[in-house]
Amino acid sequence: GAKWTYKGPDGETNWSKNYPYCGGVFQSPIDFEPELLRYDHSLTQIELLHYNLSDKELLTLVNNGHSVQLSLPSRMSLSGLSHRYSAAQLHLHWGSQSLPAGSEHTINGKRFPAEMHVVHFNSDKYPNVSVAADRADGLAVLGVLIEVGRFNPAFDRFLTYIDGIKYKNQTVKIPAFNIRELLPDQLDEFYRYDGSLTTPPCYPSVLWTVFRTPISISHTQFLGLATTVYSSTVGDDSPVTLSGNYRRTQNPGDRTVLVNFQE
Ligand SMILES: NS(=O)(=O)c1cc(-c2ccccc2)cc(-c2ccccc2)c1
Ligand SMILES: [Zn+2]
Repeated sequence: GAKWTYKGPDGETNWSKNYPYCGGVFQSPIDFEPELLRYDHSLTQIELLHYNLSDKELLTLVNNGHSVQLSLPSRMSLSGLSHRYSAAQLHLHWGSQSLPAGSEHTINGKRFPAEMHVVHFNSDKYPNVSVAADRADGLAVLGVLIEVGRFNPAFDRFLTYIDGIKYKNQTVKIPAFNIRELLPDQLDEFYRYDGSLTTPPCYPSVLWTVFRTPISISHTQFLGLATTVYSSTVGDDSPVTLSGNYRRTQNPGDRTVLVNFQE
C-alpha cells in the first residue's frame, strides 16, 4: 500500500487520505482516562497457551521500516476470550533518545517510554492473520507498557540481535524463547476495549487487552531500541533513525474501557 510515516507530510494526520479507516471509528490507541473506565467483574483472565517456545526453533526478527517485529508460531494462542486467538507477531513502539516517551496507550495522560504489542488472530474463524486483519472479530492484541528501570533479560533475547536489522527490510533468524517472560508477572489486571490497528490500514478489528502492570527494561536497553534501527534501507545516503513510532491517542467516542480492577 501507499507509504506512511509518523512524521512529516505522510504522517498520521494524512493517513486517512490513503487509508480511509484511519479517519473512521473505533480507532486506537486511546488514553485510559478515569471517566472512560468501567469495572466489570465478569472479565475472565487471559490464558497463554504454548508461549514457552523451544530454543530449537527459529523466529524471524524483521525491521519493517516502522517497527521491529518478531514472527510467532500460530500454535501459540490465547484462551479466555470469546474465540481462540492464535499468535502472529509481536512488535514495539518507542520514543527517542531526546523524547523517551513512546507508548501508544496512555494512562490518565501518562505516556510510557515504550509499548509492546503481541498480535493474535481469531483462528476459530479465519485461516491466517491476513484474512482476519479486516474482520470485526479478527484480531486480539495484548498491549504491554514498558518503563525504564531494571535490566530485562527476556528483552535481550531479541534485542541483542537488532544490530543485524539496522535497515528497513533486513531480517535475522533468532532462537525462540519463552515469550511469557516478556510479559508482566501479573496478567490479572488489564484494560479491555474495542479498537483498531494503530497503523495503516487502521482496520477496526482489534479486541485490545492492555495490562495494567508495565514491564521494565534498562536505560541501556531502551537506548539500544531507540538508537540502533533505521526506517531507511541499506545504502540510503541519508539514514533516518526509527524512533517515535507511536500514533497519538484517538477520540474514544462513546466507547467505555472495561477494567477488572477497582483502584
Ligand atoms: N500496532 S498494531 O498492533 O495495531 C499493528 C501494527 C502493525 C504494523 C504494521 C507495520 C509496521 C509496524 C506495525 C501491523 C498490525 C497487523 C496486525 C494484523 C494483521 C496485519 C497487520 C498490527
Ligand atoms: Zn503496535
